Amino acid sequence: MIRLEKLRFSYAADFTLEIERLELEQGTKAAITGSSGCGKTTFIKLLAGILKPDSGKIFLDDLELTTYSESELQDLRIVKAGLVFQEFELLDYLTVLDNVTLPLRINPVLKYRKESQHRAKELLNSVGLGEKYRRYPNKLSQGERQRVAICRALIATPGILLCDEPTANLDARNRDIILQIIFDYCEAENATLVMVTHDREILNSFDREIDLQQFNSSQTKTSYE
Ligand SMILES: Nc1ncnc2c1ncn2[C@@H]1O[C@H](COP(=O)(O)OP(=O)(O)OP(=O)(O)O)[C@@H](O)[C@H]1O
Repeated sequence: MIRLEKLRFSYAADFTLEIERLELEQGTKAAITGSSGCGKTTFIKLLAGILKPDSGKIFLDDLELTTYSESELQDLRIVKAGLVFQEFELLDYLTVLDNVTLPLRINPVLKYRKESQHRAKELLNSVGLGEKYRRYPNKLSQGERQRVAICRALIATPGILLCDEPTANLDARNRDIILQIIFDYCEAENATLVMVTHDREILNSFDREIDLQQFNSSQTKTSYE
């Protein structure tokens, strides 16, 4: 479950996001849309605790993000919410397997155990990369790198998946593969999905579209789409 109450965030006078109330029940798949610059990435970063609102509250289940310190948040959000961005942000000096298990190694709330490797390999198998776990990311294709990034986001079985245009750099075939993986996970785990997308072709796969333009109370609204 995700709930926003009286949320207000601005970078400067020319950009303000204001959301009186927004609730997504567990298992909802929401597409975040709106014209360029209306605040979609900002919205994802607020939900991920990467940005702090100027005022208001953000609940991820029982976790109220604004009550936690920066370091507590870093620990907690990996457990609650998996993040997938358009840039895959994999570490090229770690193998695919080590990239996937990295959140478990660096996060004190999570435990890295022997079974963790098994879980990572299972995930990699499920996205068709079972044979490539010893490779380094720079030896993979774009689509494969994004699949590794998704496995890393799913390693702690988060109940919420936050995705910022995860298919933006991919061709149609890879786009469909990635979307299938994300949707299958959310179905299997009843996870809540929040995905920024510009791709209107895929909107009917979601339960809900949230056009962020309606919450953008900036003085100068941008519209490039
Ligand atoms: N760090 C920052 N400091 C100041 N302004 C910022 C910062 N990051 C983004 N902005 C501004 O805030 C607004 C919202 O940015 P954001 O990246 O959330 O938009 P978006 O809807 O994701 O855009 P796009 O569809 O083009 O990716 C934009 O006007 C942008 O210029």
